[in-house]
Amino acid sequence: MDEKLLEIKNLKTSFRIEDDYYAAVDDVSLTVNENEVLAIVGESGCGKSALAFSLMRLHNRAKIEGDILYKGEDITEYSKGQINKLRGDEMSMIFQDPLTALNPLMEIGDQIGEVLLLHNKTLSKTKRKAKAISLLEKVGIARPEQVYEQFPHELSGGMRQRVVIAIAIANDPEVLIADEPTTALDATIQSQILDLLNELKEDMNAGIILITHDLGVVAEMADRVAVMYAGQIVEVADVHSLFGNPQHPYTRSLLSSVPNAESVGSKLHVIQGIVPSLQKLPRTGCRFRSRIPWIDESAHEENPKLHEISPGHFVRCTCYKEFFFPDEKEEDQHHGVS
Ligand SMILES: Nc1ncnc2c1ncn2[C@@H]1O[C@H](COP(=O)(O)OP(=O)(O)OP(=O)(O)O)[C@@H](O)[C@H]1O
Repeated sequence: MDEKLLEIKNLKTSFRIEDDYYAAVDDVSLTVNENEVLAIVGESGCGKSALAFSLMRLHNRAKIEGDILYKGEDITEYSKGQINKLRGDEMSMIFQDPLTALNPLMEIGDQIGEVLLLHNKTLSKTKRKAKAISLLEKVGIARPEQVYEQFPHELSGGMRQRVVIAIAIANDPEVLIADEPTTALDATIQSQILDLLNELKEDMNAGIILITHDLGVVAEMADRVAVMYAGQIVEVADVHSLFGNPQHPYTRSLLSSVPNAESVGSKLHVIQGIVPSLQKLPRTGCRFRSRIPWIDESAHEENPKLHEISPGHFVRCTCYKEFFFPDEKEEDQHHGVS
């Protein structure tokens, strides 16, 4: 069986706003195994990046509670030195915006070389250069020798993202976190970068956490999916169960708001509203309750938990059992379904 690489237990990440702390990630428990892509999906503001940054310990002023076990060791207890060694070596991250992820004043070759040194301090300049060039080749950059000596602003957006990926995989990380890796790119480049990630996925033994709001990307790449709403995981399942048998009202809403071949000509079900801001998040009860006011209050749990409805398929709160889309009922009536 593939080894458990990351175990996230009851993770809570809170930001101080005025005089109080507000949780952007609340009671998140997840595992990431070797050789798998775990996608984390949800609308903007639901806490996906806050979760990724917590895993990489990149928040300076947030309060982090809970455990993050990497191969059984709790990295929340790590010193700055230990965490710096872990980052870029065993755990690395591909950021949303390649321009901000790269140092504008440093040549590409030096930026890759710097990361290689994290892993092996004695690697000679010649060896670093050879490895950097082979990494640039691996991520599909034509004329790697030339790019090696260029600055980020001299490259196109797609090439910059390839460089960011080369840096992220430089030391063969065990855990790779990709935070919306294609959001800042235009559509054709997006699909090239996804193809590249898919190739790398086959190549590496890593556990990949793919953060995205794009369900097409999830369908193409993920093995398992965690759906996040207002800082919490509301549903986790393997990709086939999630797309084939979605249960939580939020997951159903996400999936049915995307047109597909079957929905052509029929109405899409869309749940109105947005993820509330941190200060307005309900601290108790079902967080999705206010978005589905037509569902009877008694359907919700007072203290919603994740329920395992089939092996490996978890859903938060009992409201999924009673859920229906209002226009679904109207359609049924039109079609004489009782
Ligand atoms: N440093 C911070 N201080 C205070 N609030 C923050 C901070 N970082 C994020 N938040 C808030 O935490 C919540 C979750 O934000 P986060 O960026 O993690 O969402 P997201 O799902 O990644 O969204 P997007 O897809 O737009 O990046 C939001 O309400 C956001 O405003």
